[in-house]
Amino acid sequence: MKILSNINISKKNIFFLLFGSSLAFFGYKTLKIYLLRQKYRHIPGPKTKGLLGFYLGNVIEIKNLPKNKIFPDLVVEWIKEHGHVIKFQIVDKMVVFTINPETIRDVFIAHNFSKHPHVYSIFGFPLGIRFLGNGLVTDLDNERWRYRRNLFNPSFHKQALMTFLHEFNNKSDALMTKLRSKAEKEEEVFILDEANNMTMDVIASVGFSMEIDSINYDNNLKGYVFKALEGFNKILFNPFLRFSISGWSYIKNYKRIIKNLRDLGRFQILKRIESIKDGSYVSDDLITLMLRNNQNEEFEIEDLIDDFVSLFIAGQETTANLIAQVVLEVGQKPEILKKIKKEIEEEIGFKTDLKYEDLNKLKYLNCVVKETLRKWSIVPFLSRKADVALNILGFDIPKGSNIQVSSYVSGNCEEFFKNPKEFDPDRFLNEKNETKNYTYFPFSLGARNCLGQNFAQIEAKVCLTKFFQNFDFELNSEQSFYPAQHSTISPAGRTKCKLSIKSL
Ligand code: HEM
Repeated sequence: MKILSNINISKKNIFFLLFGSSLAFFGYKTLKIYLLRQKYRHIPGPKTKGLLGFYLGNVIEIKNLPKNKIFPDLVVEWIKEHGHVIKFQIVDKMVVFTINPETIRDVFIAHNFSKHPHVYSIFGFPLGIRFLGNGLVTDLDNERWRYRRNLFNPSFHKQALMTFLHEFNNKSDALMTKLRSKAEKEEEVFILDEANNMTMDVIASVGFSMEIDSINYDNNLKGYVFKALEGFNKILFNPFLRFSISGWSYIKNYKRIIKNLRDLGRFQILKRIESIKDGSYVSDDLITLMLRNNQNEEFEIEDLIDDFVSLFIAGQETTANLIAQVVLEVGQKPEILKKIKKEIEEEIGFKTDLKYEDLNKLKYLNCVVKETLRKWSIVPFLSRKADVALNILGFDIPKGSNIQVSSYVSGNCEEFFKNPKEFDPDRFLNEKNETKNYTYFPFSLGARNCLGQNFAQIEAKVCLTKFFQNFDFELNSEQSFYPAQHSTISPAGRTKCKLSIKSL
């Protein structure tokens, strides 16, 4: 009996302990949010609604967005309503958002503020698991980052990219062969999916000497990259993910995906180390580059895996989106499509082995790509930590603030681009180009701009040129023409269309 009553007492104690600590935690969170809101009170921005809004901030509006809108569209509306600098609350974090060009220049170029941990730690270590880790995209330490960026830069310079052109041509040709067979069978295709296959094969081959032939065969890797990117968004905007049963199983699966991607990197790197030790032939790709530059072993194997996974993630889906967005836009504008085809016919005809000089001749296609990047932007937000306090348009911004900017939002603001919803490549024609500085930055700005920006544009142009050389196409009119945001911005309808082979 005595033992039993002791058990009862300890159960009661446990209950009070749990209840007390939950209450203390809740009180601590409430105070933290209250102080945060006070700190940013002076900055305009969308109001939060009721008690739930106090705790969750503007996440409620983001969750309730209609299907035809993504979060950056909502920010465009907020900017229109509240001005060029606003704040919004995501649970217990505050974001200061601006489209002010002078501030964007200061933050990214003059001050070169570091990346903000609230955002980049989620990409680096989502739910505490190492994913992109301290790789190029997510490294918060500018000094460590600079050293590695300097090692990678030469591989992405024009001269080095010329050597990749061969593979851009090869993989695009393989895709065209597949699409021709689909056209013959009158099957509809999703350009986004097909482009994803192609960009996956390119980065695997030129980056890591892996021949995986995603164009013709299914593999798990494609799904992993997509799910990994989608997961970032879920974690950023769903504070309750850890607290629901469906959330647990999602997290379990997400951890498995991350493990598989990192295991792949580990396997490829260790295999290469062995080959170098053996004196066997090794290709001159990004893995070899990483290892040759790490002969003093400054970096551990896990650091090298960070860069492997980062390049895979950064280099694949982004470029596929660009290709699918171009096809979606020009598919709705016959007069633009006609101009593209005319230019290709006149400048390079049916030439298949495309060289850098050929692509340079396609001035109009270049404007089409730029306009697509303006309207769709692909990477929705960039975030920096205010390493010093600053003033934006008369508003004092405390040191440490999370300052966010977005090429999508700036590119879709009426003040900077007239009729922003209108797809008009002529905006970027030299004589007409009135783009104001720091209002268009799809590849980011300053020291930490996109390492692969030339790689991506050359790859996309090779693939698009071949596509327009080979096919006429008709968009499926029932698909969604709106953007979707699974971390990056992609066409929600995946650019579904029917192809017909162009006669010579
Ligand atoms: C259309 C395609 C692409 C777009 C729109 C794009 C856009 C961007 C943007 C906006 C950033 C800055 C991210 C941030 O600061 O949060 C970035 C960084 C980066 N991108 Fe890209 N990217 C594209 C393709 C590529 C490709 C093909 C590669 C590699 C093969 C690549 C590799 C990287 C790397 C390594 C970084 C980190 C750079 C650093 O901090 O040193 N990207 N990209």
